[in-house]
Amino acid sequence: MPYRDEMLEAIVENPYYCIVVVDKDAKVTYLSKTYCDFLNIKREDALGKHVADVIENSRMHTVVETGKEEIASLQYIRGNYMIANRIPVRIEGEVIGAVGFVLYRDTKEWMEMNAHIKELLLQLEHYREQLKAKHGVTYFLHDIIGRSQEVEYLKEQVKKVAPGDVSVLIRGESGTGKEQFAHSIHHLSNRSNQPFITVNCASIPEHLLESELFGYAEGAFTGAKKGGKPGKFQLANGGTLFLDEIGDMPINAQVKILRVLQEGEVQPIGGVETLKVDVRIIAATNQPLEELIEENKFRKDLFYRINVIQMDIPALRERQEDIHVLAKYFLHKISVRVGKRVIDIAEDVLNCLMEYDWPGNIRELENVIEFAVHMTNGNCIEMEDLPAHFHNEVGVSDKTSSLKELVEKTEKEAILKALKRTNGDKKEAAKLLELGKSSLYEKIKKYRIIVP
Ligand SMILES: Nc1ncnc2c1ncn2[C@@H]1O[C@H](COP(=O)(O)OP(=O)(O)OP(=O)(O)O)[C@@H](O)[C@H]1O
Repeated sequence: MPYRDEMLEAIVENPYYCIVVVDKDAKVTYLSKTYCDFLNIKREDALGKHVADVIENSRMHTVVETGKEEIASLQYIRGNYMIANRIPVRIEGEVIGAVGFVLYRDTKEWMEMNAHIKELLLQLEHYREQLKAKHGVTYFLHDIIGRSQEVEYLKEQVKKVAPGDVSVLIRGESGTGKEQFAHSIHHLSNRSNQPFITVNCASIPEHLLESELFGYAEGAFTGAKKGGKPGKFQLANGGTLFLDEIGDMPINAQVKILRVLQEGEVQPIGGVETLKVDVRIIAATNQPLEELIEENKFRKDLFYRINVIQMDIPALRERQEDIHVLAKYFLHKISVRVGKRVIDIAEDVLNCLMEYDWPGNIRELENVIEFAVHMTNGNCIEMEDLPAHFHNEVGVSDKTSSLKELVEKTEKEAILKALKRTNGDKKEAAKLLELGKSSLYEKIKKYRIIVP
């Protein structure tokens, strides 16, 4: 046998890969020995047969029909999921057949092959979790992705304001990354080895907010825990208290917070003693606080107290240069997490993402990429992998005001459906929609949805 043929045979007849070749009618023209052994079939019995009659759940015929490759696709075979690549073979542009490789004969083999990477990822996750459990911090400055001037400027601002104890008010629409910036400020501050405590002022019922913030003494009310309970101010002592959605804070609680900030001490509900606390405040809102002040819904004195430094996070639609990098960043992060090899985003998909309005900002972009990674059969995200509202029929690429209306309508319908499915349980509905609880509350308010 000539050297080249011997070489080719050694490559395809290796004991690690199972290889199948089909012609344009999806009839098997070649099946490697390893594959024959794996399927427990004689090669001469397989040749010339339709691939679907030889290999369980094969999709080789689909690849011949569509001419589209399928990379790292899961295939259930002989009681196991194996991982396969299927690639169409073309001559002068015409599909004349396809070749399929089984990369791993079962997911266990794949797991073993990936064990060293998985081990590192697990270790990383473990240390992050430890850090989070200790100080409540999950994001650092280098986790803030973006190459727009706006993001560069904000990162510089974080570096400048972080070291002092000055209060920061972060403003921006839902999902723009306010919490992520707050974490980064804490991490770069002198308080970074002290706790970072978050209070979502919109999601805590008004009657519980004060005990959440200031704690309560033993016997303060019926049902109070033995020994009392520390409030978020005490828990954040020495560190940072992040007051998210501060615009939703009831006016009574605002008065009390202001007092704590001015006097540096809290009095737990039902308690007689006051406790010294030293906290740095970072607050966030997407509400027009100035208007709330006019309407007497927000205290002017508290506004001045928290608004020493203001950071405005622009909406994603106002910094389109970030869309590409963020999309690719999420693609990598999500495909590693779900164990699917999706490495690229088609040009028309990127253009479509650029045209879109992103009412849910970066959180929505992350969800869209997650959806697409799960939907795709190949190693590149294509238009058909995007959620339905991105397809051209709904006019995603013409930037008209009707697009906004359409998105809002779809969003409202999705929320109504989720609330119906969860019998009005907002927490469960937020999970179902992969939305932050506070964003769901906001949208319920925005669309005036009556929760069933
Ligand atoms: N610049 C960024 N780079 C990478 N990920 C980002 C960035 N900005 C936001 N994210 C991600 O987007 C999601 C939403 O961010 P975050 O919760 O900080 O937004 P938010 O403005 O606080 O939202 P909300 O007002 O609804 O609470 C998070 O998963 C966060 O990790």
